[in-house]
Amino acid sequence: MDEPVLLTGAGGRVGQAILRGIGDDYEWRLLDREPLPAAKVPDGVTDADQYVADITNADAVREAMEGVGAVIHLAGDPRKTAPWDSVLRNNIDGTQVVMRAAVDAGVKKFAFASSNHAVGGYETEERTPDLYRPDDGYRLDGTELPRPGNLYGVSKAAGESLGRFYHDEHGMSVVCVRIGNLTKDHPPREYERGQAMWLSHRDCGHLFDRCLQADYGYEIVYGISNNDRRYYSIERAREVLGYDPADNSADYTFEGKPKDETGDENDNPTADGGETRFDDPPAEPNFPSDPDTPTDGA
Ligand SMILES: NC(=O)C1=CN([C@@H]2O[C@H](COP(=O)(O)OP(=O)(O)OC[C@H]3O[C@@H](n4cnc5c(N)ncnc54)[C@H](O)[C@@H]3O)[C@@H](O)[C@H]2O)C=CC1
Ligand SMILES: O=C1O[C@H](COP(=O)(O)O)[C@@H](O)[C@H](O)[C@H]1O
Repeated sequence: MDEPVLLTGAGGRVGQAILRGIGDDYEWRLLDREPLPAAKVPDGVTDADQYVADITNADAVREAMEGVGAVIHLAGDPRKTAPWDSVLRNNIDGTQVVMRAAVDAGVKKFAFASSNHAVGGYETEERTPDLYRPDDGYRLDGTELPRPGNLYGVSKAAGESLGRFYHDEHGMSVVCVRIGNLTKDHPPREYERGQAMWLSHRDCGHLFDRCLQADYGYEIVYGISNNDRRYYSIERAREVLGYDPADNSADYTFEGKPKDETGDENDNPTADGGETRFDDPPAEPNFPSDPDTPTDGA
């Protein structure tokens, strides 16, 4: 990818995981409605490459999009408890503005941050908690219909539909990544569901790198590490994107400590392989926290 890559929501948890992983590999345009402190900005990204704007501001988004070859679109309200007015504005309207501007600017590849919550309704009482355990064979693979369990999930399903539309009508390559649970350094602690959908920082950077490098038309893939516990297939991500995750929540105890080869535990702080160059963002920088979301190490 020789042209610049626009990263929306660059200051958040996923944005920072991506920039820590592949921040040196691309020419970035960073957009966020909050100004980014220098510690969150990779070397070589100038002030002119940073846009402080709301994604619902079409003029500002168009300006940031000029000359861009690919987009990673993360900006939005990430709360599973987010109210309708917020997801309507930030997640649905905002995503339409960014996709429309991308099409108009001739962007070739567009990666959209969808969510596990677009399909949360498959986690029925009958299937859980077996679903979260390594010996359960149930898999969602991205071909199933969306089945949101909350309005936030509805907004992510809407974003996937917008991507389908802009691919079919305008030919832009679109990949929707149903991200699981991004947590830094270790899987979510004492949380079976979270350990089944863990996405390490290292695998997050690699996955979005593949979204920028691979050739595809319209795809829905799951964004999780190579966890023994899982109910999302990563086969499509492997096949189409060349995703080859390095981490597995089974390499950690239930409490989140790394197991070494002899079965002993240690507290290796670089267990996810990511060298921390930027400040860690707070768990929810712009929206109040979900009440029941584990926030350690996000
Ligand atoms: N963190 C996770 O485990 C998961 C995240 N996702 C999705 O990934 C994306 C990023 O999530 P996080 O980094 O965790 O969230 P975050 O809240 O840490 O970061 C979101 C960033 O987007 C910016 N932003 C929000 N609304 C905006 C708007 N209207 N205009 C411009 N900037 C705006 C915020 O200032 C913030 O820097 C979200 O779309 C979320 O739904 C999906 C599944 C799991
Ligand atoms: O979409 C998202 O999902 C993750 C994981 O969901 P959870 O139900 O296990 O909390 C969540 O942490 C993140 O904030 C959200 O954007």
